[in-house]
Amino acid sequence: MITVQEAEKLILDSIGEIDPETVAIDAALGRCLREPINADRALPPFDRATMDGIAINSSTYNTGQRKFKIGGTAPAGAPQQALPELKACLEIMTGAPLPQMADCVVKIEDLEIKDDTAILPDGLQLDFHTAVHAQGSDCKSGAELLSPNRKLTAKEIAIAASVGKAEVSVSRSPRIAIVSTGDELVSIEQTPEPHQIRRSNDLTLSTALVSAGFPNVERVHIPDDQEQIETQLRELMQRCDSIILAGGVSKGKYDYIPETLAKLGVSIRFQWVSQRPGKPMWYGQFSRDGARLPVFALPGNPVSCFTCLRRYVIPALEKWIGLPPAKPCYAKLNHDLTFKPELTLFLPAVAEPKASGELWATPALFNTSGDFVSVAKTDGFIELPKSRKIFPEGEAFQFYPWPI
Ligand SMILES: Nc1nc2c(c(=O)[nH]1)N[C@H]1C(S)=C(S)[C@@H](COP(=O)(O)OP(=O)(O)OC[C@H]3O[C@@H](n4cnc5c(N)ncnc54)[C@H](O)[C@@H]3O)O[C@H]1N2
Ligand code: MOO
Ligand SMILES: [Mg+2]
Repeated sequence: MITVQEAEKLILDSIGEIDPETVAIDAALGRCLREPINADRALPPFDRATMDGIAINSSTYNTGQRKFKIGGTAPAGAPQQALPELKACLEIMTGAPLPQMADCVVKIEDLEIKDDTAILPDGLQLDFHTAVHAQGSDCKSGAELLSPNRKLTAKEIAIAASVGKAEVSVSRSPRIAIVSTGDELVSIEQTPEPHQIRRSNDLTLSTALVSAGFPNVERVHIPDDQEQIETQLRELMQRCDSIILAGGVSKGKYDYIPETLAKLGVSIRFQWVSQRPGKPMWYGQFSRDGARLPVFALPGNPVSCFTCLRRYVIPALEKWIGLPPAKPCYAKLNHDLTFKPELTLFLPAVAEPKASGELWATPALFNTSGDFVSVAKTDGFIELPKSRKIFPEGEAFQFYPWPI
């Protein structure tokens, strides 16, 4: 049996980077950028007025002139104009290019307009570039604004749009199959017999993946029949980039998954991790067209497979699409805990941010790793290392928020 850290390393070390593809910028939300985005010109591209008012030359004001004849209007969207003379002004709108000979903008609230003259009071603080967003002050032409391997959210999309990238290179979204197995499991619509249960893991896993940024997911359910498992997995291996199984991986007579995966040529990287829940977890890879494609077989108990998805699968998929590791999050334990088994404990907990800036975790009381009712009340899990048995109140441990 391997440790949580060994399992994590084996998975992450085995994962390469998926191919890029080009998509329209308005379809790129949540994707991982695979090319640098450079400024095609300076930003802002011209000296830009930041206030509605008048454009003047500050030295004219500072040498005592208070009345400025209005020589015209400079709206946003019009080419740059010029002051008719140093003593004059132009009315100017926010976003317009600063006229030649002007070097600052006086906002409309600070002046009075009478007929065709702007009258300024004494005591204004007017200098070179007052109320002007100077050309190139945000970045120079050609500067790298976004480097590859970052997630495209609204703010990155604003940058790509502003430099004219109608299309961007991003990581291909892997096609993922979620496979549940088990004769006891019936569909949501069915009324279960007393010995049956409605299946939920496959839907939990697929929705968690969608919310984590992996929308290309399909669900398949297979009964505990080795032939059917083999046929369906073979077919999925031909057209999916990754397979995530839930159930059928432990030591039961009908836990056919590890044996069938081996038969299909999926090479095992490990099985059995010293953790609770999720001890029977299995991980391997298969090859197709030169690519090594990951297969995760997660234990069927609902809390186990959800925890393993969060702890191992989502970080692995994020690495695969080129994202850097997520920054760790920590929470302080709200009460003393003792856990004797030689296992890392993933403990579902309610997380409460305090005004001090600390996050405190209150572990949930729950029955077994089949108890997903209690898990639904929590925000994530804390990871208590296997090297320890006593965990005192107030000590900080790594906290993994659930996918939302
Ligand atoms: N002799 C041993 N028995 C078990 C061990 C062990 O080490 N030795 N490990 C236990 C642990 S820990 C876990 S976790 C489970 C894992 O079992 P499997 O991966 O084989 O999963 P199943 O047997 O198929 O199912 C377990 C449990 O989960 C329910 N389940 C499965 N799929 C779904 C689904 N899609 N939706 C809702 N619920 C699901 C299933 O009905 C079972 O109750 O093995 C222990 N046994
Ligand atoms: O460890 Mo299992 O994953 O408890 O139910
Ligand atoms: Mg089983």
